[in-house]
Amino acid sequence: MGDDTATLSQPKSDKPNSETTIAVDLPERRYDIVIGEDLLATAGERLAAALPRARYAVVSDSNVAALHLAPLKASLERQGSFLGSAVVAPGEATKCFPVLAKLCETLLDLGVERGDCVIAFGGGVVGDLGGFAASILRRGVRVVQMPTTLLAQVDSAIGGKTGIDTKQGKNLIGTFHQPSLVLADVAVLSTLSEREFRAGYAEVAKYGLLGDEPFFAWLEQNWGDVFSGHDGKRRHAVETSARAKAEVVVADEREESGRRALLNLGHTFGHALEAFAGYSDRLLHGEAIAIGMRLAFTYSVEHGLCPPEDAVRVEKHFAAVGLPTEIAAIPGDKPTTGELLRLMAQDKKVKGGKLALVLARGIGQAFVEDDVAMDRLTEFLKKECAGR
Ligand SMILES: NC(=O)c1ccc[n+]([C@@H]2O[C@H](COP(=O)([O-])OP(=O)(O)OC[C@H]3O[C@@H](n4cnc5c(N)ncnc54)[C@H](O)[C@@H]3O)[C@@H](O)[C@H]2O)c1
Ligand SMILES: O=C(O)C(=O)C[C@@H](O)[C@H](O)[C@H](O)COP(=O)(O)O
Ligand SMILES: [Zn+2]
Repeated sequence: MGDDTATLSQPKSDKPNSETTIAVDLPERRYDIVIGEDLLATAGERLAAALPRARYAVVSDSNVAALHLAPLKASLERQGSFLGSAVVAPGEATKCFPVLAKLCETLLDLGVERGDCVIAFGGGVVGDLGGFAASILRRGVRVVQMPTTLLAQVDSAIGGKTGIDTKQGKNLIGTFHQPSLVLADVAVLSTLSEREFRAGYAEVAKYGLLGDEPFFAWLEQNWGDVFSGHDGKRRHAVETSARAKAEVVVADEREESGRRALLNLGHTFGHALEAFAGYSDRLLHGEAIAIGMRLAFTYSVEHGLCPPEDAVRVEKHFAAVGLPTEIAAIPGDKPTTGELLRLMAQDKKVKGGKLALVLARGIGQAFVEDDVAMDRLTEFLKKECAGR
């Protein structure tokens, strides 16, 4: 990450109809991320070329299906490769065992065979759930990710993490199942609500915060155009983020070396907050991790690891775009320190009972602290839960 720095102030792709392909160069599991426009209408032809002989079952949610399924379906039908669609309810609560079970049975009823393929067509919820179903159906069928939210295009569709939530915590049941292809049609982002766009933007900012200060500085200057879609800057933000994610995934596919864990910046706090809020639209994933990233920077400052002015920049930028930064911003009841610590203890980075946190030595300089002192964390959370 950071290799793109020389070109950050100059968006690479201002031509709206150009296409960008980013290779996720995993040995034995290489695939492409194609970013462009009009990809829904041409998906059938592209898939016929990339995965010959496969037939496709589309998993989507009811919002996305109503808005965007028709051109995708028509394109697959032209190739004679459309098996049918399975449409789930929108929202985080869909990432659960009962919906997973029902989805797997629907996919079997649609006749998905070992050589066929699931298309996860939606945001991160559909991507995680559909990817998980594909990974266990007949012991594993292929999945193509067609992300329709900003968050999914820059993050969840790439890298193969799939899963569902339980009351114990977020994404605690799941698999690694890399997609065979990612088709990110940026045109569909125009129907996304502002709140959902903003939540996805938190993951965009994350790439700057964890390893690419010039990208964060570019976002500070250009976020308005990223939101409005003006001047190719949204596209630049999507491409820079997707490249950053691909690079990390290639370096550490299964989060073993510590490199991929950096993508978890803000997530140990954020996932606990999402679980506390009951996986509901009280707190979206991107909103939770915005609070989590601010907490990670403040914690880093309080422990003498990070210059205070960097934490101020994070907080100011999130406030400027309208992302929450405080636990107090969660509507309704607030978590206690004890509740948060109990939920954080379920984090998948915990080893030997010890919590690990992604902290920062500054903007663009995240690292994994894998022996967090519980007394210091407790004191910190007490202050944060009380509203600082
Ligand atoms: N696997 C990973 O690596 C990874 C990475 C980041 C986040 N995630 C997961 O992703 C999930 C969040 O994903 P999300 O933010 O995309 O939420 P989401 O999938 O719930 O989508 C957000 C909302 O936008 C709607 N929507 C989607 N596309 C639309 C479009 N083009 N136009 C209009 N409405 C549209 C959906 O119906 C939904 O209501 C969380 O469960 C999170 O844990 C996974
Ligand atoms: O791809 C990853 O690795 C990430 O950590 C990306 C995160 O944005 C994403 O929310 C992921 O699902 C969190 O992973 P988890 O292993 O903590 O569930
Ligand atoms: Zn995330």
